[in-house]
Amino acid sequence: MSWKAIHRWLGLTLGTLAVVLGISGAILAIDPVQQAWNAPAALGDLTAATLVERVTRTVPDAQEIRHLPSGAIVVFSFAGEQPQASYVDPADGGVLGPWQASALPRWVKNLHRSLLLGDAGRWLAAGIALVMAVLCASALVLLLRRMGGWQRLTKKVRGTLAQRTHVVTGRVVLLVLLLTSVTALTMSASTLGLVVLDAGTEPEVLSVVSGQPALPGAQLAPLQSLLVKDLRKLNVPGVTDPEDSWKLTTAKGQGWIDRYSGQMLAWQEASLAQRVYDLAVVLHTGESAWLWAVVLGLVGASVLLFWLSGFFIWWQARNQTPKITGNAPMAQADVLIFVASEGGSTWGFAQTLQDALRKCDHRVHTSALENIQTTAATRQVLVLAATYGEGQAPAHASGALALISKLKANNVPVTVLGFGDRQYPAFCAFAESLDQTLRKQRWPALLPLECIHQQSAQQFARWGLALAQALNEPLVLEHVPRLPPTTVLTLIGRQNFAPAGGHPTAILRFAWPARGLRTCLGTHGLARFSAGDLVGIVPPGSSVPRFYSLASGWQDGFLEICVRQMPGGQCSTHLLGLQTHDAIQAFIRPNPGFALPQTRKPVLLIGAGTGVAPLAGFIRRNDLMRPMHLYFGGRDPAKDFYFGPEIERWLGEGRLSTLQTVFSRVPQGGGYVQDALRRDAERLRHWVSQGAVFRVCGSRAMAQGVADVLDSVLAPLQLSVAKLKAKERYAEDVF
Ligand SMILES: Cc1cc2nc3c(=O)[nH]c(=O)nc-3n(C[C@H](O)[C@H](O)[C@H](O)COP(=O)(O)O)c2cc1C
Repeated sequence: MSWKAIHRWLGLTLGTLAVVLGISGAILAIDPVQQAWNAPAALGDLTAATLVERVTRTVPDAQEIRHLPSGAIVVFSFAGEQPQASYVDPADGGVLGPWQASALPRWVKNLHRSLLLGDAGRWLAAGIALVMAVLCASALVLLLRRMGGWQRLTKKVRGTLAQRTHVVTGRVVLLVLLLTSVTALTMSASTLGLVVLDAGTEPEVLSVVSGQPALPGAQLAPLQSLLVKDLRKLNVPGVTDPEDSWKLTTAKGQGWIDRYSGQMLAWQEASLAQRVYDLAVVLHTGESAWLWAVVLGLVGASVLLFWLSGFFIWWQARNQTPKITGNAPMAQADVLIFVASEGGSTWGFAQTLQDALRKCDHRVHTSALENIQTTAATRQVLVLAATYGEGQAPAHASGALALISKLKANNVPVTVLGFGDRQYPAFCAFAESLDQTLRKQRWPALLPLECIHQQSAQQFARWGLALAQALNEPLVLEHVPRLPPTTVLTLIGRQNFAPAGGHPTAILRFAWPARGLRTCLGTHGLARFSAGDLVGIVPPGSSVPRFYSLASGWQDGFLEICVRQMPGGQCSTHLLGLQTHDAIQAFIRPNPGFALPQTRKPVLLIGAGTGVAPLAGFIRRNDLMRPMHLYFGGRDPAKDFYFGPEIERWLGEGRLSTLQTVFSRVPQGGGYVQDALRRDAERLRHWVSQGAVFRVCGSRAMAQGVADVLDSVLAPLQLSVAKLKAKERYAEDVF
């Protein structure tokens, strides 16, 4: 069973009980804080002898004096037959009030220690502490895998909100949670009688009756040299038994003092088990250190957050990961297929490959790339990997490269098939990195690296032929793409543009369907989306989706795109032919790399033509009036200033701070956006030195031109576009 499976299933099942222990632990952590609040000022150099003297003055029949971990002093005595306990001020021995634990913490303590189930519950609670320790250990392994090792542990986390919450919280609290589990187990070992804490039987110690009167506590030498801050408990000898002695307890052990001579009669060192137990109690409860109790309280409460985010991650994965049918157990499979996919389409190719291999009598197991390994039965490994962002791995496989670089090579061939899009500069860069790492590790390959452009079924079939030849088997790969669940969108408005010498273009606005629970959970059709995300649309007669950048977010209540007629373009022709109330099928593909970070720093938006669409979406939702500056390039203000009137309005409202427009086909139009940037070099450097982030959207040529100009503008600051990209301050959406 993989670490992931262990983590998931333990978390989903017994994790629910861990939530009960976490929350009850968080409530119990209030107690040490409250006690510290009520505790007296620091005890300083106050000796036990002075304390006894003060206490016996105000409570003459005191039986026991306890120094609580919070610092408070409690005296136990009898009022007639009635036992009583009171807080005492160590400064003067004055009685401050009665001491008693309130009913609620006692009930919560019972819940925390035994789930209100008595002895059986104590075993159960210990079992859950063990489960928590396993969850923490597996979480650490998964966290390191996901982030790509210790060095990358603090790097930005990518993924859905639930994934980010789970990972970021884990990064912060994991070690403390592990510590609380281990300390809980230590304490349980003693409670359940698995470890004996006592140093042995107590010695038979009697005071030697010499005829002299008993010494008052203040005159006992061992108490004169003992500071109260080191004292835990002091038992006063009874008045009716002349042989009774004083008994003192400290962290180091316990001692008996003769009541007549004041000599220490016996000393018993605390056992190692006792010391370990004491340390575990302090670390687990936070008593004696209220700040640590606050940390423990927050960590306890975080268990609920873990469980909820973990549940969502499982729920989303269950709904989004295509179910691979006919999967043989990994240990029995002779062919292993590992997949790295963000949008899910590569899983479809993996299923086609798996089905074809099974027809050739192979036993095949398909799994996510982060589970990569070989078994004794493995004869071939095939890795199908998509590339995202600026040539990066899909989020779930972000730690795969680091993992593979540590995997010990054997003679099983590992073949990589990349999936990407030549529109991106780093075409199939992740697959290339995978292939290079594998070869560096000396893994053999059945076939050289091949890269599939735009999910081409034909190219995949051709690779299948090469695979068939290499395996010497009649393998045929006929792939019919499987799309994510789609939603029907109805056109509710359109603005048409006819650019000079250009192609017809339109801004299309679709109604966003009412959101049911499943949509809210992000498991079905159109989940929440933001400007800059992509909408996938499959035109009639095609099985391959086309993607358009969104000019609106779900909060706008509609879905808007800007579509330009592509020569011979099936999808653009279909979309531009739509009339109001016509419907299309669509799905959302998140584009987290392009999303705007939450920042008050300047945001520089640079777009040309229809590339202004996602930038317009950012400005529309700039409710916090962050400083946004737009550079827009078109051909003719009368014909292709897309979103023009809205942009002017947003400028007036303060959603947009400054606007620079340039039009290349009109006299004094200002040229291209690159020209505007060059002219504004000084201002740009000022914004960049303030920490500005860039978002660039438009054609590949325009994005390259912008990057070249910015490189020369930023050179005096020792900065470049590449450096800004590395710091996640610069992102492009190009087409
Ligand atoms: C936001 C986004 C970024 C992408 N970045 C790259 C890239 O840098 N290089 C590349 O070759 N392909 C890139 N692609 C294309 C995908 O890798 C390609 O569509 C792949 O088939 C998707 O597979 P999947 O659906 O399994 O994730 C990108 C696609 C999207 C939507």
